[in-house]
Amino acid sequence: MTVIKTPGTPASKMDRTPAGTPQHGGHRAKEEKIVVTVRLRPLNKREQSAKDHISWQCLDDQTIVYKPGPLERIAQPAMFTFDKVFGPESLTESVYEEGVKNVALSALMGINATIFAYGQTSSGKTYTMRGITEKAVNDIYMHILNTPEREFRIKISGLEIYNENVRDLLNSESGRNLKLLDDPEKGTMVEKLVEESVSDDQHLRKLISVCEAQRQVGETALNDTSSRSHQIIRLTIESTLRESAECVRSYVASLNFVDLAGSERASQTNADGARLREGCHINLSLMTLTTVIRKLSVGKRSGHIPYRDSKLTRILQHSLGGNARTAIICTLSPASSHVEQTRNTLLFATRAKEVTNSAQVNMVVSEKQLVKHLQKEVARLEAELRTPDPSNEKDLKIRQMEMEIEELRRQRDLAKTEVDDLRRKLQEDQRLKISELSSPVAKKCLSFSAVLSPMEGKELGRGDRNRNTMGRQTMRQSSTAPFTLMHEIRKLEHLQEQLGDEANRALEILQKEVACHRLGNQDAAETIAKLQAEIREIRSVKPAPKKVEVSGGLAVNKSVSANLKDEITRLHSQGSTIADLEEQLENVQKSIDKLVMSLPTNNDHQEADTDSPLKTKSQAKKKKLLPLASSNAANRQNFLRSPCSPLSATKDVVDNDIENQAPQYDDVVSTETQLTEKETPTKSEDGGDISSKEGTPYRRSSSVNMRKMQKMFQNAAEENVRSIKAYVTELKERVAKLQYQKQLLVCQVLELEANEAAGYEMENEEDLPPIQQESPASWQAIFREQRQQIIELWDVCHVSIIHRTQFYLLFKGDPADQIYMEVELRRLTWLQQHLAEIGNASPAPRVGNEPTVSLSNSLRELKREREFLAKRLKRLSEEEREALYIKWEVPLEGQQRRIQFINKLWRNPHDERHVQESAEIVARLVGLCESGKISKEMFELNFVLPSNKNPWMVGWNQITDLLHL
Ligand SMILES: Nc1ncnc2c1ncn2[C@@H]1O[C@H](COP(=O)(O)OP(=O)(O)OP(=O)(O)O)[C@@H](O)[C@H]1O
Repeated sequence: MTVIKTPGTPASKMDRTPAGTPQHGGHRAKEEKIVVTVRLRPLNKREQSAKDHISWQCLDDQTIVYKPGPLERIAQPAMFTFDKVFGPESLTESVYEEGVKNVALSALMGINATIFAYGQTSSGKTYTMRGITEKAVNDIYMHILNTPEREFRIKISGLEIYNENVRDLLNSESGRNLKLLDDPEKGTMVEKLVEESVSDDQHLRKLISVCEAQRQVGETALNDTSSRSHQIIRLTIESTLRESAECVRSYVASLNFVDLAGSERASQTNADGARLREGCHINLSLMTLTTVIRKLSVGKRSGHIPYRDSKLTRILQHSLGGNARTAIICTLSPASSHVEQTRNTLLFATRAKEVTNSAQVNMVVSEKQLVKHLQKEVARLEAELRTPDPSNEKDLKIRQMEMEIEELRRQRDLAKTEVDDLRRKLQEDQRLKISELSSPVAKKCLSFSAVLSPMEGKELGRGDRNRNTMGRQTMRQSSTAPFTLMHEIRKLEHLQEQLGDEANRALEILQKEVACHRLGNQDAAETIAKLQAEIREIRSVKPAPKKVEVSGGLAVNKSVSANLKDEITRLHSQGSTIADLEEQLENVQKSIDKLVMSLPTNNDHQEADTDSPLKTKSQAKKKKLLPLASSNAANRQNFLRSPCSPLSATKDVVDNDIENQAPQYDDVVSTETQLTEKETPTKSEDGGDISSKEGTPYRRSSSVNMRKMQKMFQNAAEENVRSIKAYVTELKERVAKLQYQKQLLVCQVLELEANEAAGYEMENEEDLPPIQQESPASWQAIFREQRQQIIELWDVCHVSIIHRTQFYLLFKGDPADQIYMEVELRRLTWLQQHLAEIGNASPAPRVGNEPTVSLSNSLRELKREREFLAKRLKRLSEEEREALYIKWEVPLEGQQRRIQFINKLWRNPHDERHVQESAEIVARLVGLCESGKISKEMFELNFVLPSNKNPWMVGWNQITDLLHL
């Protein structure tokens, strides 16, 4: 059965996907008003001979206006506006191009389209539609020609509705009244309607002319060849992309050319008989069309739309407010005798303007095509199954690639073996050379690739990893030019020199203080004597003379690396100098402590002096004038925090200090000085016993208010001694820092040596960037890696958790932290290696006061530290402690809660949160948070452990020993 479908239901299975125009790239329905154009023909011969005059005029291309006669009064609308208005001179080509072409060609893109001609009889409908159809056919074939990528299939069917009967114009045998069928999916179809496939444009033209020839035409009073039926010529255009053999979806759309029968009045056409009957039917169907349009014009939801009231509206249902783009050409006669009809046509056109259609792109999957495609695919698969083709291109490619992969794997393994061999050989050579050049102990410290004794699997595994990292660091650092290292060493030496000067200045002040206090008791005198001896000793410590001048730019030469050994030797002696200095300072500090203890305290005199305004005043002044006084925090900061500042800055402060004492205590000091020069420390001027009833050794002549002066003097002296003590501590810290930096440099020098001995090229190394020029991003990455290694090493080496805490909280990735990170990592790596080597063997005998490095010692120290921290937990409130116990899952009942809790801290080096929280708790317990600003430079000396001086420093002292530094 061949049927013609409504525009929305072509001969295929509909794809119900909502669609848009292809130009918009989508498939959504597009709402669009019917395009309405008006064509006014010229007066025809009949009208001219009847002396009709022209009653309508086109004002512009959108407006037509009624031209009344001279005495005529207008009661009806006289002006109409449309999408396009074509005057009597316009050509059909213009009507097509400007009025309907866009709509007609939508069918090529899968959008249904309908073009109507509506108007009274003889107004030019057939005349216009013929021209339009012809132009459209031309354009369609032009488009096909210009779109070779698509394959087009065009079919044509033609029918007429004559006296409400549907006739097939392409098949006169099909009967005079074809039935309309309603399909719920496909809409209205015409039974038995022939749908001819079109081979080309000529064929199409021919078939169109067949349709026209078959159409009912009759002579009326107005038109010799009046069309007495509604004619619908339908083209079904389907197109598929040629390239895609897999594509089974096509555009499909109908293009209807509708030439309606003329609306007429029987009186006008003088119809009777057959013509009258025709006219009645024509008018009936046109009336239904008008009703449908009117109803649609006020909105689709305005109630029932009587499509089914006529065959014309049934068949064209989709073109009227449905899935189609529609253009209506209303043809008009300009004759005054047809004004009424023309006006009706214009009113119809006006309503039609308001009708909205919802066109969408129709994509179809042709069942036939689909089946064909599937059959082809099945056949291909079956063939493949039956005979797996060895020459199959894909299989061949896969096999080829597999072979290539295999070959690449083989080459990679070969290269890896070669690299391993080379590396092994290199390491062996390096080890041999180092053993020749360095002492055996130094080798032990720096040869990170040495194999550890299999002490503990855990430690060994980490050791390997750390050694690898250290190996990489060594390579990186070995790129530092020897010159840079030597430059650094010189800078350090310079600082040491400054430090020595400052220490001497401090001691001078101290000496003056001591001189002022000679009148103290025997103990004090002894202490002072001892102190003076120590001062003399310290003064004898001088920094080593410079061997190489740095300032002025050292000429870099290739032999510079050869001097590194000399450098190390020199640094060894420097190290002992610094160590001496440190020891001397330590002794001085002890002596000062003793001195301070021996001095009578302020409290001893406080009661007697509470009413003394002089004391308060003098104290106030003293505070103001003594930059070294501990209470003068600002000045002290300036003084102490400038270890690397130019000497002059410190000198000023020291000078001020000396000057400050003079004006305030001018009289007193001069008196005292005179006295002290004359008298022994144990006797008063008047020969009075020092154990007088006042109980003070400072009793003086009653001619002066000696007591008050003594007190003032004593207060000032005590304050100064304390300041000096603090300063000496500061000096110690600086010495430690220098030591710290020096250790790193020594390591670098030794590594350089080792690398040089291993045959690395050093000639161009001065071009390489200095060690501390990592980019911020790469430094951050290195920092994170190093910190994690350090945390893991702390755990492995059982390092003090207070040290871990302080280090962790102080060094957070600042570029200036590099030196500390490097040193810590080296120290820990050495420690780990050392612990692995000695295992649980009995530790070597203690050297001096230094703790011996051993696993058991480390564990013991750590245990003591945890006990100390457990005691410190008392600092927290009961509630705080309980909250911590709950959080750290320590049973609330039980005797050992505190130690249990402390034992949980710093246990998991791999859990970042655990580490952070452990650090925060320990910091709180030892008061790191309270101090607020801990200087990184003072890092190693700022915390005090319960018993041991610096147990965490274990490792450096040993390294120093081993290096004979
Ligand atoms: N724009 C025009 N320019 C010149 N001649 C025209 C024009 N329009 C129509 N005519 C002529 O007017 C006559 C009637 O035209 P046509 O047959 O096309 O009218 P119709 O509206 O189709 O009439 P009917 O409804 O009776 O079939 C024809 O001879 C046609 O050539």
